[in-house]
Amino acid sequence: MNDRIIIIGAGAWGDALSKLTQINGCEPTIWSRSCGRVLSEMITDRVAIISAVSMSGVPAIIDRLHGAIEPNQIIVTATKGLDARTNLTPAQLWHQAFPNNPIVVLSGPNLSLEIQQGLPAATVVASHDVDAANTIQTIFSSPKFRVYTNDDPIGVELGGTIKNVIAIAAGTCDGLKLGDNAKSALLTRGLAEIIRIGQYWGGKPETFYGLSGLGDLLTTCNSPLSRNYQVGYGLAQGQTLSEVLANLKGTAEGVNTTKVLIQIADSNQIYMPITVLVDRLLQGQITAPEAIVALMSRDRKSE
Ligand SMILES: NC(=O)C1=CN([C@@H]2O[C@H](COP(=O)(O)OP(=O)(O)OC[C@H]3O[C@@H](n4cnc5c(N)ncnc54)[C@H](OP(=O)(O)O)[C@@H]3O)[C@@H](O)[C@H]2O)C=CC1
Ligand SMILES: O=C(CO)COP(=O)(O)O
Repeated sequence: MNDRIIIIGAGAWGDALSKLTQINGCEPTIWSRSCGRVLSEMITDRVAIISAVSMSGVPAIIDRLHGAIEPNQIIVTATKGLDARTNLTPAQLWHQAFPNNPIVVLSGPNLSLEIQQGLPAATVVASHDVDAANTIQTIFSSPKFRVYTNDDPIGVELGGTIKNVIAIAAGTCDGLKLGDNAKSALLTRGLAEIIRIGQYWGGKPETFYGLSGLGDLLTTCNSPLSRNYQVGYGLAQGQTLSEVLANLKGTAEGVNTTKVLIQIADSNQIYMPITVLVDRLLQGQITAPEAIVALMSRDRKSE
């Protein structure tokens, strides 16, 4: 079964996922836009189709696969973003396009560079289809990669997605050298914010305390390897968003995710003070020190 998977996307994450399956003797096919092959012709007989493209590429990939996927093929989404046009998650987009296929969300504290270096890590594969989640767990599990199954795909997906916004805030906090007390306060209140909107979206609260929520929050908010953290750090140095993004290697999904979250929070009156200030910072409406003052001088409340 192991050679019958295809990974879509040869970016940092697609390459790392490919390496993880190779530990198990698998020789996955990787498709990228530059490979010169027709994607829809390459998915025949694949047990699993693993999408590791950034959010902006997901709708285009779905279009390429229309009419080509068989109902028994498992679709795995490893993207951590939100669609700016529909406000849907990647798994929701995949489900909308292929309602009869099992969809599995793969998400966890998984910095691709550490995985490329062969360091150990753990992740979550979440699906309403238990058999599909078990199949993907088998494909990826190895002594280097511990894979947990989970039955809350929306909770798993949102934890890994929304933490990118908090990671921008965390990079800002470190860039301003605000100390460990401030950082812990930010992460803890950031988690409260993730749970507040995540629950509204249908995620189970306990999922956000797991690997794909708290686990990924800790990794991304504490690692200079994180592109989202780097965005916040650069803004704290006084760079504009354009300047930061021009020097960034790879995708920082938190930038667009912030915009989508603001829309959802606004139209449903969900209180997200950190996200609101990250949005204003990204838009250049406020400086990093001003964002801290705004965060600290809000009305008093209970925890
Ligand atoms: N890097 C990491 O540590 C991790 C990343 N992720 C998530 O994985 C996703 C990809 O991240 P990463 O690989 O790091 O990003 P990169 O910037 O390294 O690569 C971007 C990927 O997206 C693809 N892509 C972008 N636009 C399009 C498009 N219009 N059509 C088709 N494909 C497109 C690229 O395709 P092509 O290969 O054809 O150029 C490439 O595979 C993100 O959502 C990220 O949050 C999740 C866990 C860890
Ligand atoms: O999601 C990630 C680690 O789990 C990668 O984070 P960045 O996209 O910020 O690099």
